Formats: sequence, structure tokens, C-alpha cells
Amino acid sequence: MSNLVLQLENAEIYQRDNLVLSGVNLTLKKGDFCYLIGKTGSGKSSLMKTLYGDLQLKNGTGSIVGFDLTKLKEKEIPFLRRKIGIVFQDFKLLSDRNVFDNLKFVLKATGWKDNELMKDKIHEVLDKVGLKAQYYKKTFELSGGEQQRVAIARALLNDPELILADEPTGNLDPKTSLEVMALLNHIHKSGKTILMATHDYQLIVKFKQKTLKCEGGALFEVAQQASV
Ligand SMILES: Nc1ncnc2c1ncn2[C@@H]1O[C@H](COP(=O)(O)OP(=O)(O)OP(=O)(O)O)[C@@H](O)[C@H]1O
Repeated sequence: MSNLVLQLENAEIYQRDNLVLSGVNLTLKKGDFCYLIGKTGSGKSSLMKTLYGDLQLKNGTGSIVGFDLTKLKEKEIPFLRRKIGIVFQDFKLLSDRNVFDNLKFVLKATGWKDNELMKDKIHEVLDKVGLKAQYYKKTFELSGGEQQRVAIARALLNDPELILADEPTGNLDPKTSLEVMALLNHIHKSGKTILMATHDYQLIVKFKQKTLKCEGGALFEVAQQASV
């Protein structure tokens, strides 16, 4: 079995009719961790959105966790998203529910039925992010760093083959960013594959990983300490 999780070849990334990136080649193997850097508006989010099926891949080839992005149909997108975990800058938690119900909502939406199994899974992922004791709290009662931990727990619920994190520390202060990054690093070391878009230079210096840069409509690999 191939251990390729993601492969784009000569891909073109569009926002509506605007070509944002061209000639994109990107390969991630199981267990890789890769940063995506680049200035505001350089195309990081557009690339991420193409990978999780929010934007269509019109030209080039692309496969992600076994799905062909050029042939991806609307009805297949929920199935693609069950195999990837997505973490956003603004957490995207449901503010009217507590932590447990935020996670249960996702499990139910992805086909889980057994209450006991759901409870076990929720406690397992909360334990992984260090929030097991906070399951009953409403999300607005949590700090930004805690909210992002819940979002990371949510991304882990279906044991994803790939985690896409789009500026996961973008709303956090420097100390909290380092804590959240240490958690992502730990999750990576446990065997997960992660692609993370970031502006945060302190993180890529402290946690060195392969780094790709969006610039001038292209994507290329840079030396690990290149500036953002
Ligand atoms: N919904 C949209 N419709 C049309 N154009 C868009 C849309 N979203 C982004 N763009 C354009 O696509 C280009 C790439 O934007 P994108 O959001 O991918 O950049 P980014 O590198 O993620 O920036 P940031 O770091 O600010 O999030 C920009 O020129 C932007 O104006």
C-alpha cells in the first residue's frame, strides 16, 4: 500500500476565475509535517481550501487521502472530510454548546450512533489535548488556547489520515501559540501527518520542519529558517 497521503502535480489553484497559484507540486507521505508560509494574500488558504474540497481543482492532478481532487463530487466532500481533520484560525466551535456537545455533534454528523462509544471517544481526544476535566464547559468559558485545543480534539475524532491546520495560532498570544504548537508537534510525533499554514516565524524556528512558501503565484520549498 502506498504511504502517500497527499500529492499535487502541476496543480493550478483558483479563487473563482483568478489564478492564485500555478505549477504546484506537493507531496506528503504518512508521518510528514510540513509548514506552508507566505505573505498575506499569497494563496495559503486557497491551497488549503482546495485540499479540503472547498475550492475545485480544475487543472493539474491532485489526490488526497485516496480522493482524486479533479474528480471530487459535491456528495463526496463529507467523506473526504471524515478522513482529514481541519483546524482553523478562528476555532469554529459552536458557542451555544459545551465542549462535550461540540465533539458529539461532529461524531453524530459523521455517522456515530452508540452513546457509550461516543463518550469514550470524546474523553480520549480531550485527554490527548489536556482538557479532559473541562468537558462540561461552554466554549465561551474557555481561553483562546483552550478553544483551539478543543478544535484540535475535534480534528482527531475520526482518526484522520491528515490534519490540515490553517493558521492555528493566528488568534493566540505568543506563549499560547507555543503551547498549541507543542501539542501539534506531539500529535505529529504520535504518527499523524500534518500540513500547517502559518505566519508565525517563532514557531518555524523553534519547531523545525520542511517548509513550503507561496510567493509570486508559485509554491516552492525553502530552507527551514527562511523568513516568513
Ligand atoms: N473568496 C474569495 N473570492 C475571490 N478571491 C479571493 C477569495 N479569497 C481570497 N481571494 C484572493 O485570493 C488570493 C489568495 O488569498 P488567500 O486567502 O489564499 O491568501 P493567504 O496566503 O491565505 O492570505 P492570509 O495569510 O491573509 O490568510 C488573494 O489575492 C485574495 O484576494
